[in-house]
Amino acid sequence: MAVNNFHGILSQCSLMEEVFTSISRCAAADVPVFITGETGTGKELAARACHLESPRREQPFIAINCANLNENLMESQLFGHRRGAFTGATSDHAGALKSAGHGTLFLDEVTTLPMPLQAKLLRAVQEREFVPLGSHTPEKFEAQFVSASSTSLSEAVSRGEFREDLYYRLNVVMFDLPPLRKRAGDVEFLARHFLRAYSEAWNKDFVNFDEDALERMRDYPWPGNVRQLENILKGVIALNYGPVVTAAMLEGPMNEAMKYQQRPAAQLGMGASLANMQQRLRKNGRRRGDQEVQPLWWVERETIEHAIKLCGGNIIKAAGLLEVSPSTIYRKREKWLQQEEQ
Ligand SMILES: Nc1ncnc2c1ncn2[C@@H]1O[C@H](COP(=O)(O)OP(=O)(O)OP(=O)(O)O)[C@@H](O)[C@H]1O
Repeated sequence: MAVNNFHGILSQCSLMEEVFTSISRCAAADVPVFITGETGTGKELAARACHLESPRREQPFIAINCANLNENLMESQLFGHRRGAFTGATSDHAGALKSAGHGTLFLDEVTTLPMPLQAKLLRAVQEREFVPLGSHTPEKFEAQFVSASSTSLSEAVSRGEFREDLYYRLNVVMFDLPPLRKRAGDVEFLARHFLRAYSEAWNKDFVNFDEDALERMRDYPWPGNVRQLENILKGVIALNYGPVVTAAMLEGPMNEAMKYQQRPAAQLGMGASLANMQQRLRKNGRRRGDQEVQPLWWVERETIEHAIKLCGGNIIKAAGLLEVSPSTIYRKREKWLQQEEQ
């Protein structure tokens, strides 16, 4: 099978080759592109590839993660603001639509965009103009949209969380990046690439994997996809001495990641375990007079789990609502899991 390096996306799998061909084919048409795929499958790399294949390649590529900020900050990030638009707006800010110029604007996790901003984005896509915060004058907008989501856009539309009209505007052409476990040969191919790259960069002496390590990697489901493979190997290379990666070196980090995958979201800190915690709390009787006081960690946990439930188990979206990063939620849940296991 041919080995491909498509603008930094490495693969020798025919499924990925098809994606590369489609990206190149539609590049000249210059239409809005939507990229789906599990976390870590390379959606941002694919978005950059769309840009680099297009006639806009010499122009800016601006990436915005819609899940990272609250509504006001996101509005300012996207559309910019005028000086004095809100407290702390001490100078004009251009915003992504303007900064993208005649280039590409990449909207990652676009399904998490709050409804009012979806309406403003729709106008930008339809009318090719937008109004910065604190301004009344529409400004022209020339860049092309590439959007992405690790959750289903059509499901977000059916749940009423994403505007159907915006869906059709952003999703003129769609690419689905297959998960790593479905890319024949890619686990070993990418593993060898990362081993070589980080060994060289960090002056380590790793040159190969033993058979057990290769088998373990082939059998593993890679829930975090290429990002997870890269991170696990980075950790292994940093912590160990070569020349060969053994299965024992991989075991710890692989098991750690699976602890989460094997427990459904509802079970992590919810359901039975949450009820147990509640019982323990009641038994401990945290009362003052006739008033019950809940510990701060408990309130925080309930708030986080409530947000995750509201977002149908989507941590990225919940993190957006809570105005924290998804990794903060993962870290806290890991701690609760450990507490429960004690
Ligand atoms: N095929 C690939 N070849 C080389 N590196 C890759 C490949 N796919 C992903 N990566 C690397 O994996 C990491 C994650 O990639 P990227 O951010 O593009 O994924 P993503 O799908 O956008 O993730 P998320 O959904 O979490 O935003 C990056 O470090 C990227 O360089």
